[in-house]
Amino acid sequence: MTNAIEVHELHKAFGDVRALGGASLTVPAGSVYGLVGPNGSGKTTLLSIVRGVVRPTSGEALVFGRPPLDDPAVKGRIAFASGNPYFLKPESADGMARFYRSVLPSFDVDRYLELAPLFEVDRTRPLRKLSRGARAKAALLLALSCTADLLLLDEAMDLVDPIARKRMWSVVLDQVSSRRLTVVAATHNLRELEGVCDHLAILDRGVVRDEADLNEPVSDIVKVQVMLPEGAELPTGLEVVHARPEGRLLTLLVHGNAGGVREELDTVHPTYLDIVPLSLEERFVCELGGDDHEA
Ligand SMILES: Nc1ncnc2c1ncn2[C@@H]1O[C@H](COP(=O)(O)OP(=O)(O)OP(=O)(O)O)[C@@H](O)[C@H]1O
Repeated sequence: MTNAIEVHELHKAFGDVRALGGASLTVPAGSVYGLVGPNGSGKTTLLSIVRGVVRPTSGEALVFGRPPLDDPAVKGRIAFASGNPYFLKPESADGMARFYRSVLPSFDVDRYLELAPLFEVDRTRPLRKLSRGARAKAALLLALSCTADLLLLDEAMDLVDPIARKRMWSVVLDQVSSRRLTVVAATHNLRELEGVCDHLAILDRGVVRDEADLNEPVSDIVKVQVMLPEGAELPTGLEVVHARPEGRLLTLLVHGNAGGVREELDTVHPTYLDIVPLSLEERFVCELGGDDHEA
């Protein structure tokens, strides 16, 4: 698989503030890559370097094999949407669409008109008079109307209500599968990415702590839902990492493989037993060493 982004040992200092301290990551082409980190961890800075609008202090960022800085051809393959978007002052979404059409060869007016109803944005009112959520939706609509190969989302949906967010993600994922768009979505809230990303990285104080390919099963951790007969106890040999009771149903994260865990639990004759996939948060905690159930 070719890579859409390769970032090696990226450092960026703003005066004496260290925004990035040697961040490295690899985003495979056609993937949906979640970049999770707390406020100030360097997400915006990293995306700005990848977009080619900020020069790193040292290190390298390659987009489709080329450094994006000062390269209009590479920049033309990148679309960007942020939760705090910048628009030309008096413009409406239609006005911004006209502007982008005049400066960006990749801007597709037909796609803009086709997608606009799904985003439910008032296309004719000045964007500065819309709510912050509506402005974020407009930014994403405009970004998705570019026939870019890489879409960078900087907390782009954090202010959007859950129903609209689901609809917008389905438009994004449609483009991922229909034309192999690559997406990098940065957020401080892991829950924003549940069910959408196939790769996940944690950015911590300017360093990528770890990257996980979510297509790969988690080695050595099994999630199991089990109901025990009245009075029965879990087998003592079971290495439980985390247990959550809901009534009589126990959801467990257990060390081991599915076959071994099932065999062990069968010894206490459960009335219900199912091996289920781990949620994104559980993978974050087990695989990437997250401290809590939120980044
Ligand atoms: N232009 C700038 N000048 C000075 N410091 C900056 C600048 N841009 C970013 N920083 C600093 O770099 C660090 C990383 O900021 P950045 O915006 O990249 O983090 P972030 O993870 O995107 O944060 P948030 O989730 O709050 O948006 C912060 O300490 C920030 O104050």
